Amino acid sequence: GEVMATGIKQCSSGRIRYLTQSEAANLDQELFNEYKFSVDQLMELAGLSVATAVARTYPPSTYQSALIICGPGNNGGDGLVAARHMALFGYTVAVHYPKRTPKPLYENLFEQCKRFGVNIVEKLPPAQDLANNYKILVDALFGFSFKPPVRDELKPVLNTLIDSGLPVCSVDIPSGWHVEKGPDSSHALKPAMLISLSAPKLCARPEILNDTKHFLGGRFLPPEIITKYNLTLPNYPAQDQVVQLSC
Ligand SMILES: NC(=O)C1=CN([C@@H]2O[C@H](COP(=O)(O)OP(=O)(O)OC[C@H]3O[C@@H](n4cnc5c(N)ncnc54)[C@H](O)[C@@H]3O)[C@@H](O)[C@H]2O)[C@H](O)CC1
Ligand SMILES: [K+]
Repeated sequence: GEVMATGIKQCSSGRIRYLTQSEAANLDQELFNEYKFSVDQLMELAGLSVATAVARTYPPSTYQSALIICGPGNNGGDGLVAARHMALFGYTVAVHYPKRTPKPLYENLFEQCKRFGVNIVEKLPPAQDLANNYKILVDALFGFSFKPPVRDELKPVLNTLIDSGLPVCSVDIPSGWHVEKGPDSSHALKPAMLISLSAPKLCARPEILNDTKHFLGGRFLPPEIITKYNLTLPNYPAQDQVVQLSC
């Protein structure tokens, strides 16, 4: 790893183990079933990590206005949590949440967003107009359960993310990517930043990410999981919620 002279920014890039799609799903289930976490608990930490990594790289002083695009599953839930924390961090936050799964967890997170002053965008403007209103996008559309190709109903939303020209911060998986193989076509999302949660998945290998900034967040793995899955994770500095993997 590399430690910059200032000591403020630490960057790890040692040998990392990348999870397959089924390993990511199994690990997730073990946290709930064996380790007795609730989804709400892990989602809060995941979303806080996302907001932290975004603010570190794209601070609200420069990137005042943020749009978070939330999908129907837990990746979208992470986005709703991140939206609330970004509002607390001083961003002007908007959320586009086109496919609202009727579960109390998501309904409550969505209500909390509204109470924290997050603007709800019902109709997404055309991609080329987004830069008039926003400086930064957060992609919380699909996570590790996604299987390409994207179905028609959310295709326009994904295309808007791809075509906006704004820097996109992807939560856990760049939306539309195969979880193990990465981009599946030439018209794929190219995020400026990726925040892997708990452990990076195979699509986050450096040879696929290239110059995309890469953070790890979701600092909640119990030691026995790290051993069982042979995880080689970078050390989080001090009390931080995130660690940067590539600079
Ligand atoms: N252990 C952890 O690290 C934790 C991670 N978290 C986050 O949870 C997501 C995974 O969430 P999950 O609910 O399993 O699935 P997704 O959000 O990835 O998506 C499911 C959602 O998407 C739909 N879908 C799937 N494929 C397609 C397609 N081709 N076209 C259209 N729609 C599709 C599907 O129907 C579902 O509705 C992980 O990545 C993290 O972000 C947890 O927050 C905490 C623990
Ligand atoms: K995503």
